[in-house]
Amino acid sequence: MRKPKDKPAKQANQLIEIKEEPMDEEGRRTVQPPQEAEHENEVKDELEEENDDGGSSEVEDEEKSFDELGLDPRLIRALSKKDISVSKPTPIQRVAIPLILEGKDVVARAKTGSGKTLAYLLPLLHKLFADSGLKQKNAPSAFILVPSGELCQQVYKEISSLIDLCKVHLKAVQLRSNMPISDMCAALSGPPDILISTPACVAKCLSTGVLQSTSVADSLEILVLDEADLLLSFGFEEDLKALTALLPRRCQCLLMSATSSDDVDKLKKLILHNPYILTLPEVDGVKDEVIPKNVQQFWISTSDQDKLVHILALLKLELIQKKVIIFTNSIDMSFRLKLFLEKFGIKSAVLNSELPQNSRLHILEEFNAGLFDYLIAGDESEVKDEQLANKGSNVNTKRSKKYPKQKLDSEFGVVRGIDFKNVFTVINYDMPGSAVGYVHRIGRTGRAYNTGVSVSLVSPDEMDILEEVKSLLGNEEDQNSDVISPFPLLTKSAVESLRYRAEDTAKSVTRVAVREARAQDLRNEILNSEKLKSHFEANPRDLDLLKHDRILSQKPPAPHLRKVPDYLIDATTKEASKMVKLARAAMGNNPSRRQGFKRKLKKGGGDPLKSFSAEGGRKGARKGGMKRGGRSTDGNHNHKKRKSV
Ligand SMILES: Nc1ncnc2c1ncn2[C@@H]1O[C@H](COP(=O)(O)OP(=O)(O)OP(=O)(O)O)[C@@H](O)[C@H]1O
Repeated sequence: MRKPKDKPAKQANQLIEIKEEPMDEEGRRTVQPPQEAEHENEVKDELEEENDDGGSSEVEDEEKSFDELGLDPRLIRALSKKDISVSKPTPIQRVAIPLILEGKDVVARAKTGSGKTLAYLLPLLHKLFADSGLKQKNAPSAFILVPSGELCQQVYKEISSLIDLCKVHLKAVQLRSNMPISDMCAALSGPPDILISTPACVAKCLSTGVLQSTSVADSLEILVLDEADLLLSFGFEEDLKALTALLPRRCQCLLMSATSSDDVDKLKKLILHNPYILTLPEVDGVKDEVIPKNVQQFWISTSDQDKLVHILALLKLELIQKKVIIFTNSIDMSFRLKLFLEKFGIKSAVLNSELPQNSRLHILEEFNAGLFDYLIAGDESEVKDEQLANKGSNVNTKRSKKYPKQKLDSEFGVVRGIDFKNVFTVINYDMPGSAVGYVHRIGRTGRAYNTGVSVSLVSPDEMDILEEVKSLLGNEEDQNSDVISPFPLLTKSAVESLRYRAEDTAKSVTRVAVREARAQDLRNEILNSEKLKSHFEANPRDLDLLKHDRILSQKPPAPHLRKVPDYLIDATTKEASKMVKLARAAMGNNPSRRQGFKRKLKKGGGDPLKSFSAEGGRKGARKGGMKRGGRSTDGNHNHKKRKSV
């Protein structure tokens, strides 16, 4: 039973619950049915102030720098070298780091892009710096478990760069289920200090003897479960239970997640001991800030058939800023869209679960490095959820009618947790199957202190999901505030001006063409995957080996489709496009410039998405907030006031 003195000093922005979980005689965690675990105590601190406009701001004197959080100076220097302002930890970092340094088990729930990875990596490394070489080990001291291969790679790169910058003798390795056993054994020889992997892969290592249970029980000091809400829905429950039984009493457990779910609660009860539960008010207190408030969310009402002409208008008339991720719900739709856009000279890469993992990782790296601007991502995560549910997993996710059955890589995930760099716009070409899916997709922009925009194309069939999203994100107290507004820059006449070309071109993107392009891309990528593997072993930093946004159409794009003739574009659209370009030029790709620009926008106006109404031309900025609204292209009016962003 934890005594009152164990309670931490008041922490900023948090809800703290304290609970205790039973141990067996050997001091190991017992696997307890979730419903039996009890919360013993609960303390709630409300340390946010309400602004006049209903938003919230942190209390100034609570804002500690990284220096003041007690981290090793080498880590602080490494952050500076990574261009992260040492004076500005994110709220979750400010709260979680001291608790983790104190050795507490922590459950951290904070919105997408809020810096949860560094919130656990920094104190984890700090502790390993201090412990390094003190004890002979036969297994890694820290396990970081994530749901997908993509996340393994991302966390591995982040931790490796910190280790390099700190110039310490720590070794991190990543293991994925598809690696040969011999490679796993080689990676674990030593042993390394940190293992980044998926629960399935760790279970495989334990069952094949690559990892010895006794060594894990003797060596493991810290276990991190990142993207915890996904770990169970990816079907890792049994794998996690196998590991849980080995966890020694002293092992510190950390659980990170952006959204809450029954699965997170289940995991918490399965693995954690006396955890401090950090739930930033942005997540639970103020509903519409599940999505970072620096992301402006829009929607366009359109029929299914008209989605192609709408996306063409958005991209070709330059009404949105690059870089752009376009989410679809199926691989075929991704290729249809790619082929369609190619005809108009817009090159894009497709990311999907069918591709070999090396190719997927390389596509992500190239996109993050800015080698291409448009990424079409087939987000089939909820198809996977359904497949798992059919296999007996207790996933209960609302499913859109539009998902076809596909063969999926069980460790593929393009949406959750992937830190896409400098993505300004996220487009939902297809709406996701659930509101939680929406939150994770939109969270790929507006990361950390950056700004972003999302535009969802919503067909009549998808209106129920839009409503679900609105009610998840909406502010109960202010029923009139729209969290997602109609996109103001696209006029009906702009869409109509492109209709003939779009419909004519869409006819040439036949099912056969899509099937051939998909097969061709897969063949290319399988070949590339082998090349990539050997190439990257020799040149880990080389990104430019292969182009992933190459043209797949049999015929090159017709020259007349590349450029939209001037006479087709109406004056309002020209002005909107000019303003978007100006905004882009002012912001560039540099996040700090974006911050400066955001400040300028706040002061003087000029953000086209706030000051522009497609039907009425440019509107003047008003004091205390700018007018938003306009009309969706099917004519829906929206005169409601939107919350400031
Ligand atoms: N204090 C900070 N200041 C500026 N940038 C930061 C800070 N902390 C983290 N970042 C950057 O913010 C981005 C998002 O961080 P991260 O991937 O950890 O978010 P997350 O909370 O895990 O998001 P998700 O829930 O989508 O996984 C990363 O590029 C990271 O380098």
